[in-house]
Amino acid sequence: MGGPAARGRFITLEGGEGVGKSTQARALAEALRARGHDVIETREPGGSPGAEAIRKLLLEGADDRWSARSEALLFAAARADHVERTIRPALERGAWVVCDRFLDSSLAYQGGAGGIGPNAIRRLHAIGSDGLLPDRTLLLTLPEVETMERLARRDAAGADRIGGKDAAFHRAVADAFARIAEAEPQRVRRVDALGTPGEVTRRLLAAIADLDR
Ligand SMILES: Nc1ncnc2c1ncn2[C@@H]1O[C@H](COP(=O)(O)OP(=O)(O)OP(=O)(O)O)[C@@H](O)[C@H]1O
Ligand SMILES: Cc1cn([C@H]2C[C@H](O)[C@@H](COP(=O)(O)O)O2)c(=O)[nH]c1=O
Repeated sequence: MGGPAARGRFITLEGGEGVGKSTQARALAEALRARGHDVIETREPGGSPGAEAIRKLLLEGADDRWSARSEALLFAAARADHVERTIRPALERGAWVVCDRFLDSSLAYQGGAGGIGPNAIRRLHAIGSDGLLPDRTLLLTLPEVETMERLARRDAAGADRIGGKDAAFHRAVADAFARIAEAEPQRVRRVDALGTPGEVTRRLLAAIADLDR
C-alpha cells in the first residue's frame, strides 16, 4: 500500500588478481541466500549478454591490443549495460546483488596503474551508469607471495590479457585500491583474505552485518 519501492543491497568484491574474489562471491551469495535473501551473483566485466561480449574483447588478445583510454571506455560501456539490464532491475525488486569487481577495478587498473586518473573514470561512470555506487565494497587483501602461490596453482595455462601484465603494474593496482579504501572508509572495507575460505567468508559477513537488518 504505497510507500517507497523496496530496494535491495549492492555489495562488490574488489582486489588484485587471485586474492579469492570469485570464490568469496559464490560463498557470500550462498550465505546470504541461507539467511532468506533473494541474491544474484554477477561479475565484471560481464554480467549481461552485451557486457559478456565486451569482456571477450577486453581480456583476449595481445597485451597492447587496447590503450588504457580505450580500455576505460570499453569497461564503462560494459558496466552501463550490466547496470541497466542486470543490477538495477535486481535492486529495484529488493534483491541483494553480489558483484565480483565493479567501478573500483576501473579506478585501480585504468585510473591508477593505467594512468588515466580517477576523475576521468568517474566521469565515464556518471555518463554510463548514472554514478551508481555499491552500498558496501569488500576489498580483499593478501600478501603478494600468497597471491603468487594461488595464481601459480590456478593459472598453469597462463593469465588473461590484463592479469598477465608485469609485477610493477599489479603493485600500482594494489596501491590504487589502498588509496580508494583510505578515501572512502564508510563504503570500502579492507578484509584480510588469508586463511581458509570459510574464515574469509565469516570476515566478509561481519563487514556487511550493518546492512543486513
Ligand atoms: N582462502 C583461500 N585459501 C587458499 N586458496 C584459495 C582461497 N580462496 C581462493 N583460493 C584459490 O585461489 C585461486 C584464486 O581464487 P579466485 O579465482 O577466487 O580469485 P579471484 O580474486 O577471483 O581471481 P581473479 O581476479 O584472477 O579472477 C583459486 O584457485 C582458488 O581456488
Ligand atoms: C571490472 C574491471 C576489470 N579489470 C580487469 C581485472 C582483471 O585483470 C580482468 C577481469 O578478470 P577476472 O578474472 O574476472 O577478475 O579485468 C579492469 O582492468 N578494469 C575493470 O574495470
